[in-house]
Amino acid sequence: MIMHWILAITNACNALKYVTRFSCDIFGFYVAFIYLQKGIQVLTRQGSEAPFYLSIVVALLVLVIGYLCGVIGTSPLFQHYIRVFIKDYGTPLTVIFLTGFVHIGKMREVSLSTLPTSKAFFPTLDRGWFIHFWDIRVGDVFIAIPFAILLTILFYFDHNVSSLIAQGTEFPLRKPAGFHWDIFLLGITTGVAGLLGIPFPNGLIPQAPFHTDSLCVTKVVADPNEEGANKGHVVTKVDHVVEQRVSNLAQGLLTLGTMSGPLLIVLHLIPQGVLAGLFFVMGVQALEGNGITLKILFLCKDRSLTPKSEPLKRIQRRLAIWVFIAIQLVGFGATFAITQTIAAVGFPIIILLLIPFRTFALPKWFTDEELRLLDAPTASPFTMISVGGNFGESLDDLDSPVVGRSGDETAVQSGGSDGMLVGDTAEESDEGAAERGEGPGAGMKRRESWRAEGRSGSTMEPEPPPTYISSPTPLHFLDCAILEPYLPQNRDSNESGAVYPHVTLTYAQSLDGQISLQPGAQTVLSGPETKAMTHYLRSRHAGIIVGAGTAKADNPGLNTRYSEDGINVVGFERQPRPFILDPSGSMGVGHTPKLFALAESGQGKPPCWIVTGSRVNEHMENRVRGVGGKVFEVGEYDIYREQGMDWGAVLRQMKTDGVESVMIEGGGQVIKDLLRRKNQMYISSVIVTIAPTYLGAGGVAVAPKRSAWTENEVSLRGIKWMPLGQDVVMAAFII
Ligand SMILES: NC(=O)C1=CN([C@@H]2O[C@H](COP(=O)(O)OP(=O)(O)OC[C@H]3O[C@@H](n4cnc5c(N)ncnc54)[C@H](O)[C@@H]3O)[C@@H](O)[C@H]2O)C=CC1
Ligand SMILES: Nc1nc(O)c(N)c(N[C@@H]2O[C@H](COP(=O)(O)O)[C@@H](O)[C@H]2O)n1
Repeated sequence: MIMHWILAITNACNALKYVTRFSCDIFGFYVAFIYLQKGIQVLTRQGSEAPFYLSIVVALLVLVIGYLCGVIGTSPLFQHYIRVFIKDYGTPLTVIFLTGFVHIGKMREVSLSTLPTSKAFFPTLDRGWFIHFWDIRVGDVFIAIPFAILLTILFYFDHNVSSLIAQGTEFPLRKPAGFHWDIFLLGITTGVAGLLGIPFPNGLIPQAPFHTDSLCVTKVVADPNEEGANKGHVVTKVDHVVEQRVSNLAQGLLTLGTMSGPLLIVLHLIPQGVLAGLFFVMGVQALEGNGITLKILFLCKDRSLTPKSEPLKRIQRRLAIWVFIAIQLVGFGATFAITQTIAAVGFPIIILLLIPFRTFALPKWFTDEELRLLDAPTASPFTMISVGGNFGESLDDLDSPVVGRSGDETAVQSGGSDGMLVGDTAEESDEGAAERGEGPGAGMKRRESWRAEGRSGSTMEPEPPPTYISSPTPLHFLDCAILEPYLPQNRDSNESGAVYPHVTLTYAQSLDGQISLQPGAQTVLSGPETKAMTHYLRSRHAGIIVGAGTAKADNPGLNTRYSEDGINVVGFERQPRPFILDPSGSMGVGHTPKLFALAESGQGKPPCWIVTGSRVNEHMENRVRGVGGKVFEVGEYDIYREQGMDWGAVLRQMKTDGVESVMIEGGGQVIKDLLRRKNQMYISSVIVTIAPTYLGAGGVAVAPKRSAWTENEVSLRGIKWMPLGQDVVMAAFII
């Protein structure tokens, strides 16, 4: 207990910033094998006669049915709510069913050993409730100290890493982490357990990835690879996690309940074969999602059938993947081997040593790019804030934007992006051309401009204060008058008495109709000229809307860097107000640091966060209001029914707030929703940049749902085409 408290008081959990997927995957792999080993051990204890064989059959049945329940949960079979029910409750129901199943027919004659239990609220041994620590000799207390140190290391690692994995980047969490408080609390429970002489309640409960997984609310979306055989397919995506303390409390109360007489009788009915099967299910499921397994599977796959979006495909040296896996397997082997010996308690030391090995030794052979693709931070920057951020990312990267490269006074970019979205002049550099898929280095360079979801990447020297609007974007190459009919006459007032603001839908797409390489990857499509046009458009609107997906993926600035004289950026009054459309309230305070920084430094208007009924997250609300922004709760949004946003309500609310013109930039889901027949009436004009490049299947496509087979989904009129740099811009109205 005391050692845990020392760890909490000294902020020792900050060392978690060095823990990456590398060591977490090894630990997860190890835990999966421990489950499998435990299952086998339970079975081997069933003798060699009928009970043994029946136990094997029952264990395999639990494994197959439990596994299938998981498969059904993520398949397109049945209605969504039935699938979710099967996924969440299939395994416990299987345990109940098979506990009864072994009493059918001839199986009744086989005497199976069941879960051993003791008397209600009574220690396993016939002793008092308390350990008589006052009778222990002083010498023995000192002998216990090295073991206590080992146990503390074990708990520190086991608990924190389980916690990191349970808050992994795959879970869209909104509530902040509390590693230091957790370790303090763990000290208390360890102390109490020590006094009672019972096992320490550490590690996987309740910090279990299974727990977070079961709290995930999923939604069904179109398969991003919607082509060929995949056309019409849907995939299940996690929308949000029901973050609360009720299930943890219920879990604790149930554990207490299992000590009561009636529940002990129920537990005692469960055959050990069923439990073995349960261990197998947990082991197989943990193995299946483990990074080591996924990498091995990648290497085994037919290369021509691996999707282009697979990040490992971008690694030039295939040997690097083999070596990385081999190192992980050696780490796993060593950890597993030590647990089979008398020195088992020392196994965390091996995993602990893997962390400095990853930080200092691996970069000597692997390149930065290889390590970025093979390894990643376990938890999102948002979660890692409470331990001082991920290694290699300063807190400034999380809270405020990355500023320009030293020696480059023009480039001021969004967190870590290599894109040339800002500050580029019309004279396109070779590098710029390559970014867009033209000239030498094309393709490679474009890929480098991707930003992996949740990472801020760069570690530049902080330069106070960030000057986002120091690099004006001149527009001398565009005759703005051409665009005039498609723009609001006056961005801040509307004399026509219209009920809704003027809405300009504008985005950049590739020749194959996609706006980015994949969801969550910012992709540079516009050239410098069309990008400058976008900044001009921004200056002509009072607001800009982007969806939560774009806000999270791009960390956008959403201000204008347009300059009329090529020297000064237009004034604050011509900056648009950013609106983030986040109907399910999925955004957290760690997202969009650039928007907040711009608002704080007066270089952009304070953002407005639009959520639907009671989806407000208190921390995010405070963050938004803290920079002078607003929170709008508008309409309802049912993630299960794909009815989309109530655009009428959103636009009316904006109008009430004095926003007379708004430009909607994306991303994919927002554009598709707005282009649906029922929403087209809200669009005043469409201005689309088409870049001379193909992104290839699998990106974010702009294809609204078809409502009738006989006609075009969207018909345009007043169409104008304008070549601009290497791109072409189309402006039109919707009929
Ligand atoms: N080339 C371009 O001009 C642009 C490209 N992008 C790219 O688009 C990608 C992001 O697109 P998506 O992943 O589709 O995210 P998105 O930006 O469309 O946001 C989707 C999320 O926003 C919420 N949402 C808000 N309004 C919604 C509505 N009316 N209907 C459905 N969901 C709504 C939902 O919670 C959903 O999860 C990024 O990679 C970004 O870089 C984004 C804007 C412009
Ligand atoms: N016009 C245009 N062309 C592209 O190629 C783009 N990727 C985008 N993206 C949009 O611009 C936002 C970034 O804005 P900041 O430069 O950070 O202000 C991004 O979030 C998309 O909305 N647009």
